[in-house]
Amino acid sequence: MTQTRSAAELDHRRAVNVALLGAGVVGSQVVRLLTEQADELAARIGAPLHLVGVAVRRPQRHPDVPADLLTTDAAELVSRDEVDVVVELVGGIEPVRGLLLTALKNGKSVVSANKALLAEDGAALAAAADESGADLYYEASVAGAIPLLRPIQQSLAGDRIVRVAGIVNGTTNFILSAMASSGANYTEALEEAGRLGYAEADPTADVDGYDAASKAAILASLAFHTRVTADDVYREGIRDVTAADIAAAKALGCTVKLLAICEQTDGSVSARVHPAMIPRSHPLASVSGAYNAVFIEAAAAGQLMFYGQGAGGPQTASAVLGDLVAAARNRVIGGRGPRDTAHAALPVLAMGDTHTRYHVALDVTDRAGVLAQVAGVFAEHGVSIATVRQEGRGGTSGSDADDGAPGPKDATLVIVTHSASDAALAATVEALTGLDAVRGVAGVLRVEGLGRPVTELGGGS
Ligand SMILES: NC(=O)C1=CN([C@@H]2O[C@H](COP(=O)(O)OP(=O)(O)OC[C@H]3O[C@@H](n4cnc5c(N)ncnc54)[C@H](O)[C@@H]3O)[C@@H](O)[C@H]2O)C=CC1
Ligand SMILES: N[C@@H](CC=O)C(=O)O
Ligand code: NA
Repeated sequence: MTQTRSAAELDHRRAVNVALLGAGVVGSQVVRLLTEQADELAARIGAPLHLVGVAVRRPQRHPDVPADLLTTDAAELVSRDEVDVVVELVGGIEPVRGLLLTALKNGKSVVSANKALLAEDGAALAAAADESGADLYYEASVAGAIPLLRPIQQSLAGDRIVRVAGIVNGTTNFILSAMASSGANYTEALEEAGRLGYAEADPTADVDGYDAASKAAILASLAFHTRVTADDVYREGIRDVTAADIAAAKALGCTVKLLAICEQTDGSVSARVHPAMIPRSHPLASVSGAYNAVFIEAAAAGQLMFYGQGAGGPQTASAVLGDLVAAARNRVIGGRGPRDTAHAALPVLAMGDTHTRYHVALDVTDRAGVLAQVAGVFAEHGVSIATVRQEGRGGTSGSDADDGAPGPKDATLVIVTHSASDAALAATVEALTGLDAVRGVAGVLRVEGLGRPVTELGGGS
């Protein structure tokens, strides 16, 4: 007969003692779930979880945490002998790096959501974990609630992943979705993302792409069994995405998303984060608000898609709790989970050598021969044009006519290229700015099909 064990029936001598660092947006939800689900978690683990301390900066701000658990001395907490697992939800590099290295070296398992630290110094943390035989889990660090790192590390361990690409930052996706759907203002949308608990403590990490770059580094490292740090990732944020870019994308049947794209080709890897136009028919185009979605392409499995809430307190706490249960189970059973495998040591390709398609909008003087001149510059740099559209703006460039009559009209040339290297496109744009007839570059955005042919561009709104 099957019996359900209550926490009281479990062997309390084997309780797994947990130290929590940080009780903000995510940490406070971990405390809540640990309390509300104590019996179920104990039944799943085979022993109860005991929260033995919560390190915070200002104890008075945490009325929901039992006062006797609160401490401002995180170093003392992680060094207590009784602590089995340290759950880190503080964020940032220091003092967290030192605290977690000490914990791991002392054989304590670590669960963290700290992508900044893992992308900067994941190798040192993994080495410390290997040395002492402790677990290091960080599912919550990438794409919040979405189970993504465990499928890469475990379910796909027998396959060869060639591409991981998608939307991995909830804050910027929330802002871009609001700008596209309701014409919301960038600053207001960012403030709202902060209020909802999506943004980082310093939201420049979100809008300038640092957060997504850290996540890309973690994804590339795990997917390609190599070490990629945040510094290896090409990064552009969304600060320069204008309402005009969003309207231009719409006119082409596209939407603008901040993408993280990690690829393995010919013995090297590339990792980049930048805004890009994607066709509205692509599944990623309908991922809105704080949702994230990631495509994985593997040699045998083909394409897989992971979708869910990428930011938010309860959502992220779900992933943290999943890791905590895994680490606690390992303590109860003895042994540890799979270690990071970075055996491949692959070089990282420079951004200039990566290839994609581009949307280039040029403000030009609308006179005979301009289109041929512009096309010539693209050809000289080996960048092939897929489509050109001219949008007359009805204005005049006026002042240079001898008789005071209005000069030739201004127009915008909208060019979409075939796949070209980033270096060739950059050189093309620079050369274009040197043409007399080019009054300015109104916008350059990459166009991504993410494994699907981009056939429908120019299909209108
Ligand atoms: N908010 C979200 O949606 C997500 C957050 N994360 C990550 O989770 C971590 C925590 O994020 P949030 O909860 O949003 O941040 P938060 O800013 O709300 O909370 C951080 C907490 O750490 C405390 N703290 C700061 N320095 C400390 C120190 N030296 N000792 C002890 N406590 C200290 C702060 O007082 C605060 O309570 C970060 O690494 C973040 O990147 C990951 C996925 C999603
Ligand atoms: N600030 C991050 C939080 C989750 O990682 C985001 O917006 O995605
Ligand atoms: Na995740």
